[in-house]
Amino acid sequence: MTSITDDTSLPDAPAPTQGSPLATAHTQLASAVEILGYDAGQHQMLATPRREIHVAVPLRRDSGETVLFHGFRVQHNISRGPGKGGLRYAPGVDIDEVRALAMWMTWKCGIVDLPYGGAKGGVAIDPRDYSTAELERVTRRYTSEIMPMIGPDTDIMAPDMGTDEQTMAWVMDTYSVNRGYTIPAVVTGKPLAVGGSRGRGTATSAGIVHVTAAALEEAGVPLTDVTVAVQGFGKVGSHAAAIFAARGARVVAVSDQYGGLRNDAGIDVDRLFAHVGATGSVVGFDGADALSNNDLMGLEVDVLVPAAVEGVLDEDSAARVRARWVVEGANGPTTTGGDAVLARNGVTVVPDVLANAGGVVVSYFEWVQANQTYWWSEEEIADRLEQRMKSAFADVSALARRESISLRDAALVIGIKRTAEAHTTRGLYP
Ligand SMILES: NC(=O)C1=CN([C@@H]2O[C@H](COP(=O)(O)OP(=O)(O)OC[C@H]3O[C@@H](n4cnc5c(N)ncnc54)[C@H](OP(=O)(O)O)[C@@H]3O)[C@@H](O)[C@H]2O)C=CC1
Ligand SMILES: O=C(O)CCC(=O)C(=O)O
Repeated sequence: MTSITDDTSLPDAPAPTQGSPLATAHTQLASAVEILGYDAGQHQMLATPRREIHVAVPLRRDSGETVLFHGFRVQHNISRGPGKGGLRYAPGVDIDEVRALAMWMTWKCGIVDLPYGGAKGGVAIDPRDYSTAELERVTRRYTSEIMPMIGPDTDIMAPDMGTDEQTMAWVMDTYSVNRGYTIPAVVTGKPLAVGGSRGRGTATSAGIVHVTAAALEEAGVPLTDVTVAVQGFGKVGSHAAAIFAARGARVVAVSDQYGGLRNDAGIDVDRLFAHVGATGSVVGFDGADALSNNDLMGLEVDVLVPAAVEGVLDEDSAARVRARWVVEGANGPTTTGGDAVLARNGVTVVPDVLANAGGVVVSYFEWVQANQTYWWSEEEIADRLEQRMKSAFADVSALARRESISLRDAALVIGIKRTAEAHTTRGLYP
């Protein structure tokens, strides 16, 4: 098989590791920059994060022992508005991963036309190994250390892998206590009790289902006729599975990091939620057969939704995909090589920066509501989300058809062009 390499040839930047999320993000950017005809200076400006912070996060454990974690926050771009993006707790977090995730946030916010740039944060910690009290202390210390970078007008956090609405409540409280008054708009994805928005918890997943339905509609296939496999049963994957099932699709496989499940007649997702609530994993659910994560990728389904970690669809695993549509719930699940294989095999990929943008769309609604201190109904949020996702999908799809490019290139061209236009309009290229 031909080996596809990542473009890491930017002047003046150390080359990211081949196949890493940052290498993938740089290659994607290079492809869109070529389509847009931008020069090397513009390319470099788009590739380079505006600000980064690396902090040490000490934790006194419940046992009395002290341990130290590394934390990061990257503002990739702030030309269209404040930096916006999640906070990740995972053992493998490093600065390059956060740089990639921050860059994808910039394009994502551009694609759904939000008045934000892109940012992301992370702490290299496995949250499963720590008590709630320990995670609260880590979160408060991390927040204190990055205080100079964040704020409701500068950089607004939200949950990502390994964090949740409780994490956001701790960030908001730490920030507010330091400022001396309550500032709900410094984070989104927080609990309703402290100014969260209705619908944020399921927004990413609802957005995934909206764009899947739109992609299927273009092919004349009703959502009720398809089978779906979802990798990852966390905040995004679990609700995506539930919403697919509620809208009449047949969810035949799901997985988490411990393993997967398959039931060709359709998994009872509500009952699975109860099982995961009780055991912490999908494994052992009595309503389906066991399946490995690897095998899930190669299942004969209509729609495959990777909703866990980056890089799961590389050249080898992509070659085994038998789905007709891959809808990227996770950020960066497909490597450059994997993308080429999927394209060659006629698989339509709805890219992450479009497919999972529902989360940041409702985060934006939450921020607007917090700034106005006026709260919208569940229906208003659901309608506005659906409208924005459908409209973004229609724009991306129309461009892809017009220019005979992939949905990923089309989405990136739209997001990158909006960002570059902000640069030129603000006078950076006089
Ligand atoms: N939360 C959000 O609003 C948004 C999230 N995303 C992206 O979606 C993805 C998932 O995020 P989110 O659901 O929030 O994260 P969570 O931490 O809530 O869930 C992650 C899920 O992935 C599973 N997982 C972890 N590692 C593996 C692995 N190697 N193989 C299979 N499954 C694995 C976890 O399993 P286990 O439960 O066993 O730990 C868990 O089910 C990430 O890429 C994130 O960046 C994108 C947009 C918005
Ligand atoms: O809701 C947000 O602000 C960002 C969510 C996120 O981290 C993402 O879209 O990857």
